[in-house]
Amino acid sequence: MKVKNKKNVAKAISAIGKTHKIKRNKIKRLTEKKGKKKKISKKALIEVGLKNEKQKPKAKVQTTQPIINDNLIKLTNISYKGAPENTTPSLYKQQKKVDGDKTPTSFIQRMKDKLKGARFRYLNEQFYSSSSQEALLYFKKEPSAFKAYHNGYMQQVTQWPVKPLDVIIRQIKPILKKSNVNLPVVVADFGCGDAKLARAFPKVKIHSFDLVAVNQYVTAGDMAHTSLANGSVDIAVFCLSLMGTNLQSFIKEANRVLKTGGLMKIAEVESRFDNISTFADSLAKYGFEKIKVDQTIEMFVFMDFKKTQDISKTALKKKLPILELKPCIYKKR
Ligand SMILES: C[S@@+](CC[C@H](N)C(=O)[O-])C[C@H]1O[C@@H](n2cnc3c(N)ncnc32)[C@H](O)[C@@H]1O
Repeated sequence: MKVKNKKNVAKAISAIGKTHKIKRNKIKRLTEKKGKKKKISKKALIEVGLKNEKQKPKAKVQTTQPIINDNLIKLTNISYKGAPENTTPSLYKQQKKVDGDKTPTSFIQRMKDKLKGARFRYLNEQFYSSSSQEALLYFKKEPSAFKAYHNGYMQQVTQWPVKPLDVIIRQIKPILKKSNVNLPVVVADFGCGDAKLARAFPKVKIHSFDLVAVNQYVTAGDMAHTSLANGSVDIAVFCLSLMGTNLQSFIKEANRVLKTGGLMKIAEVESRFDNISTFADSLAKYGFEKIKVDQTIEMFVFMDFKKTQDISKTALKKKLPILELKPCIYKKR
């Protein structure tokens, strides 16, 4: 403060005096508390201005790293999809990396995944509780729903240590390798998904059926009624595809298209059966002799049957046993 005249000097001295008086009182209070002499803390001394606060060492020259904190990332990453214009590539890299777990972007992604999962589980349940005609009508009207189901299923499969279709591919590989122009082996893949089987053996005649064609290998339609000729198929495959409530119509169709002596392979989720033997035995009435029931792979059951009888003529006359399987429910993850 610049002191211009005597009056001002007097005022200034009195002001300083007052300040000192306040400080003295404060120290007195600090020292006389509870009648004990207390060591005055450094903080208190700094507070009353009797000690200077030590200058904190100057922060080191900062690199780009400490600039990035969680809040900043949240603020900067909410809307941008690429690197902001004024951001250096290395900083952008770091932001993306730190971004990893808990930014709004990944939260949104997680929510999207959850919704996708819920939609898949819903469609899957509908599949098991409707007839194939109903499912076909529904997916014709809502192709995006089929895509959602199919993608959801593919996502599930990636989490399985053993993929049933791979097991079947391995099992029939030796037969399919023998297929040639003179003696072609014909396969029908009922409920083929993305026709992995046909893609694995491009030289073999493999008919791939599914409700919706996700690629050019697939023939769209209800596998209960295919366009295949009677007795034209050597191997019929049902890999996790006995889904509709009318599953006996699929077995009847397999019986119609298979040659006598032809092979029917079924892979299913074990928990769908009340009694696996009863199910396998009841297929005898559908013209199939049980060859093998394999439960060595966890979660799944693999069954082989041989067509011994053509039931197309007798099916209407004979009462066929009802075939029932429980729905396969995928757990929420
Ligand atoms: C669980 S996925 C299995 C796909 C493939 N078999 C695999 O193992 O990767 C079952 C498939 O059977 C199909 N499917 C179920 N019922 C069908 C029907 N009546 N006609 C044609 N395809 C059907 C579904 O659309 C689905 O793609």
